Amino acid sequence: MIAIRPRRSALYMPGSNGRAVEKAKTLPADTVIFDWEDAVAPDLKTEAREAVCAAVNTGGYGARELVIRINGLNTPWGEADLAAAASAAPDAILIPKVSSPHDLLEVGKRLDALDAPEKTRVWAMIETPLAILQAQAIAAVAQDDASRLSCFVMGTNDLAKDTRARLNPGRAAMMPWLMTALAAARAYAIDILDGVYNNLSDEAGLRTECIEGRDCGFDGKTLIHPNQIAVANEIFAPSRDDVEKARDIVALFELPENAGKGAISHNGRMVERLHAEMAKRTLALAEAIAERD
Ligand SMILES: CC(C)(COP(=O)(O)OP(=O)(O)OC[C@H]1O[C@@H](n2cnc3c(N)ncnc32)[C@H](O)[C@@H]1OP(=O)(O)O)[C@@H](O)C(=O)NCCC(=O)NCCSC(=O)C[C@H](O)C(=O)O
Ligand SMILES: [Mg+2]
Repeated sequence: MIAIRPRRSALYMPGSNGRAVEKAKTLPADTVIFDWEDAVAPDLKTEAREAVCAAVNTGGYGARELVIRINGLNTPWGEADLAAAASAAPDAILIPKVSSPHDLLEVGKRLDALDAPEKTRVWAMIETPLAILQAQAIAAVAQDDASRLSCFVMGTNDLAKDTRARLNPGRAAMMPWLMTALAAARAYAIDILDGVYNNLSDEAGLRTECIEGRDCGFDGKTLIHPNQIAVANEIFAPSRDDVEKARDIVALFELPENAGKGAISHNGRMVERLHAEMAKRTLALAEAIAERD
C-alpha cells in the first residue's frame, strides 16, 4: 500500500492572531501553517512564538498536520525561532526564502542537536529567483535523510515581488518557475504545494487556480483564509469518476489474460502498466482522504 498524507489545503495564519490559531482546531484544512515570518509584525514576533508553541504543545488539532514557519536564520529572530519550534515538535518546520542548498544543509543537523523528534520534518519555501535557479540542487538535499527535507512550498507573492512578474490569471509569467520547482521536487520524491491566491472574495478565481495547480501536479494549495479550504479540498481530491476509472485500470491488469501484457486497449485508449501505478496512487490518496475526513 502506498503511504500518502493528504495536503490538499494548507492554511497559513499569523502566529500573533490568537483567534485564528484557536479557530484552526475546527477548520477542515489538512495542514495548518502557523506563521512567525511575514504575517507577524516585528513587535509581535516574541509573543507569536510563545503563543504558537503553547498551542502546539496543548494540542486539540486532531489529524491536522501542524507546521511552523520560522523567520529566516539570517534574521534577528531565526535562531530562537528554530530552537522554540524544535521543542514544540510540530510535524514540520518551514524555512522561508531558501535560496541555496547551503540554507538547508545545516538545518537538519541543528534539529538533531536541539533534540527535535524524528517526526519533525523540514519544509522549504521556494520564493526567490535564486531558489528557482537552484531548485534541483535544493531538492537534492532530500537525498540525505538527515536533512529531514520533505516538502517545497511555492511563495508566489515573494516571487512576484522579487522578479516583478505579475500574478495574472493563468500565471503565464510564473508558470516556468512553478514547473521547474515541481520537476525538482518530483525528481527527489518530495511533496510540493502551490502558492496562495490573494483575492479572498473571488471563489471562481480560486477554483480556476486550484484546477491549474492540480493539473500542473501540485499536491495541494497554500491558503490564507478559512473560506478557501473547501474549494482546495475538493479540487485536490480524486473525483468519484477518477476513483472509478482507477479501480477499472487496476482490475484490468489483475485479469489472468492480461498477466503477461504491458499495454492493453481499454475503452478505445491505450493503457500501460504505468497507468496502473498511477491508478494505485489515486486510490491510495482517495483512501487517505476518506480516513482523514
Ligand atoms: C487576510 C486576513 C487578514 C483577513 O482576516 P479577517 O479580516 O479577520 O477575516 P474574516 O473577518 O473574514 O475572518 C473570519 C473568521 O475567520 C478567522 N480567520 C481569518 N483568517 C484566518 C486564517 N488564515 N486562519 C484561521 N482563521 C482565520 C478570523 O479570525 C475570524 O474568526 P472568528 O472571529 O472566530 O469568526 C486573514 O485571513 C489572515 O491573516 N490570513 C493569513 C495571512 C497570512 O498568514 N499570511 C502569510 C502567508 S501568505 C505568504 O506570504 C505566502 C508566501 O510566503 C509568499 O510569498 O507568497
Ligand atoms: Mg513569502
